[in-house]
Amino acid sequence: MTARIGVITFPGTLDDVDAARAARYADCEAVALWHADEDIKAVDAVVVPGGFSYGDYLRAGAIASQAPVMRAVIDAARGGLPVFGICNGFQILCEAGLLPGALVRNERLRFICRDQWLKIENTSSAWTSRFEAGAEILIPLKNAEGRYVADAAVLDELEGEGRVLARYIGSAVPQAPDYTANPNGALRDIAGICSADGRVAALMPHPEHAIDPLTGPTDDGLGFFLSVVDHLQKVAA
Ligand SMILES: NC(=O)CC[C@H](N)C(=O)O
Repeated sequence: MTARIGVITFPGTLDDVDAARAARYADCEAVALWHADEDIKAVDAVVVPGGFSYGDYLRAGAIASQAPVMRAVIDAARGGLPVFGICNGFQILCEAGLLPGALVRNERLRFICRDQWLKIENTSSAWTSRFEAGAEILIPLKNAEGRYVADAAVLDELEGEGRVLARYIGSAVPQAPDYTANPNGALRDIAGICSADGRVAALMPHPEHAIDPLTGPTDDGLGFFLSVVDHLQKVAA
C-alpha cells in the first residue's frame, strides 16, 4: 500500500513543497490540499506545513485554523487520522484546539534561523516511532513565534503522559554570541508535543528540510515521515 499524505497549502505557506518531497522520500504519495478545500481527498495522513499562512495576521496560525480545509482536518483528526504540524503548522494545530498550549513571540523578540539540536523523548507516537528514545537530531529552526507556552497543569499533564515529543538541547553553532540551548524560551525546553493517542503531533523545527545529506544539515528529519508509514501499515494490518 502506498500511503497518501495530504499536504495543505494556505496563502502564505512556504514549506509545502519540501513537505511533499519528504513524503515522497518516505515512499508516500503526496496529495496537495488547498486551504479552501472542504474535504481532504481520503488521504491517510495530513501534514500542516510551515510558513506564514495569511501573513501571520492576528496571530500566527489563527486565521488558518478557521479555513475550510481545517474543519475537515479537525473532524478527521478526532476520528484518528494522523496529523503532523510543522512550525506554522504547530501554531495552526494549537489555534485549532487539536493540541494544547500556544506558540508566542520568541523570548528575545527576534526571528531565529539556525540548525538546532533536539532530543527525541516520545518514540511511541504515530510520527516518532522510528527514533530511539533519547536520540539527538539536528534539523533547521526558523521562526519568530516559536516559544511554546501552556499553564503548569497542562505542562505537567504533557510530561506525565509522555507527550513531549522533543526538547531543545543546543545550537549547531554554540560559539554564536546569542547562543542558548533553548532558542526561544519555550517552557520546559519543549520543541514538540502530541495528542493523548499520539496521532496528532507537532514540532517547531523543520524535519522536512533535513531529509537528504546532500543538502543537509542531516537526514534526521526523515524519521518522522517513515514513522507514519509504519503506523499506517500497522493500522491496516
Ligand atoms: N517557518 C515557519 O513556519 C514560520 C512560522 C511563523 N510564521 C513564525 O514566524 O513564527
